[in-house]
Amino acid sequence: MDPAALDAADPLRCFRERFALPEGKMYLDGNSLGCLPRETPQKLANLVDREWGENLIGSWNDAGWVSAPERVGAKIARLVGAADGEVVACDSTSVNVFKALCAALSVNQGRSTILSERGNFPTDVYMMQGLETLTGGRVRSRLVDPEEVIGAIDEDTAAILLTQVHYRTGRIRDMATTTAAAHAKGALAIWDLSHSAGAIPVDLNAARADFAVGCGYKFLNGGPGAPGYIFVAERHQADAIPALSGWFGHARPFDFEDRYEPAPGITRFLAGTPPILGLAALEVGVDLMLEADMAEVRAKSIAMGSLFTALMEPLCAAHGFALASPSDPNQRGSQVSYSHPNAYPIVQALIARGVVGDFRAPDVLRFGLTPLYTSFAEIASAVDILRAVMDEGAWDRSEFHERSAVT
Ligand SMILES: Cc1ncc(COP(=O)(O)O)c(C=O)c1O
Ligand SMILES: Nc1c(O)cccc1C(=O)C[C@H](N)C(=O)O
Repeated sequence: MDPAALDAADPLRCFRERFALPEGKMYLDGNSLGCLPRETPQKLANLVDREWGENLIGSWNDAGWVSAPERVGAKIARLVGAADGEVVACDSTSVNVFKALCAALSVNQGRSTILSERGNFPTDVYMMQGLETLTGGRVRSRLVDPEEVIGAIDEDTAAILLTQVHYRTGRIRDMATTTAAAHAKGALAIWDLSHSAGAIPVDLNAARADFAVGCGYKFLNGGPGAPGYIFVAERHQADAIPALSGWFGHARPFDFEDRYEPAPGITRFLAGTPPILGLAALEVGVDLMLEADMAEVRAKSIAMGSLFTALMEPLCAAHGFALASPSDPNQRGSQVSYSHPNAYPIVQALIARGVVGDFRAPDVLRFGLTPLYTSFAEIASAVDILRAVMDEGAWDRSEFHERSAVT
């Protein structure tokens, strides 16, 4: 596996120049915040100067602002195996998790438990717990160990809430078989696609998924705090009651009626005024992702992960790193994680030398592999730098042990 040869043969290599990548940085954190597409600043400048600055409120109609959540949602739908009219881009993923949980409970009446796994991304679990508190315990939030989820689905389970690619380990859950197991027990399946959309091929409708949510700022490169999205399978839309019954989800928002009536389709899952600047940036990232062939994205992601783990093997033996991701690349999303007792200062030492990965408590070093802009050569250099940091003991400096607010 020669990195230079792999880069030369990479069918996606032309995408790298479409991103503004800072000199001297090896950015392996696109699974937390994706890079800036070169086209985004120009798009936003035009929106601000012309659509907002000159045309002002007229742009809600003239520039298509009012339909942006559906338009961007329809593009995201193509990345996740959904149909037109099944996805809207809106709100944060956290808020969309809450909306999906409530919608699932409204469809699956008479059942009261939401089931998830211990160690799932915290916001998903916190939203379940918040709903339990809000309903005075009528809705029950239940967590079991990851391998026990399927066996724990019972006749009171309204829905399972799972993340397709686990944020810490990168483990992929089989969406089709897990969803089928939920359906067999009369439960619905809600999927968090934050680490899978744009990273691996996703096919919500082939898996018969019921609801899904995801982030816009990771592999979709929508920018910090980009809107997320929510998918509601067409078959549930008429029965799913929006818990956040805001005016943008009304059947006729500009009739200003006293009585709430949800819109007939996916737009009932909108709540308030769409964040137009954020949606515009997200649309650039999604359009760019749509230009890529997802089979090529997946093949490169697997090849990058295989190179990374092969190069890391001697470091595991010499310096005590342990692979925290599945060793089978087919079971991993687009990231590789290692555990190490000194993970935090090691990550800081790497960042100081230009290798940007991240630390996930309590002891994980996480490296995101983003096929559109990461090269094989960067991966080889990143591992070389990690080797040097370890051989020199360069991580053990007091400033690298100081925790910052955001890791
Ligand atoms: C799986 C998963 N769900 C949800 C979120 C967070 O969503 P939000 O954008 O609401 O902070 C993240 C990352 O922050 C995540 O990794
Ligand atoms: N959303 C983030 C933020 O606002 C600050 C720092 C990191 C994030 C993240 O997205 C974390 C990410 N979901 C993770 O998988 O760890």
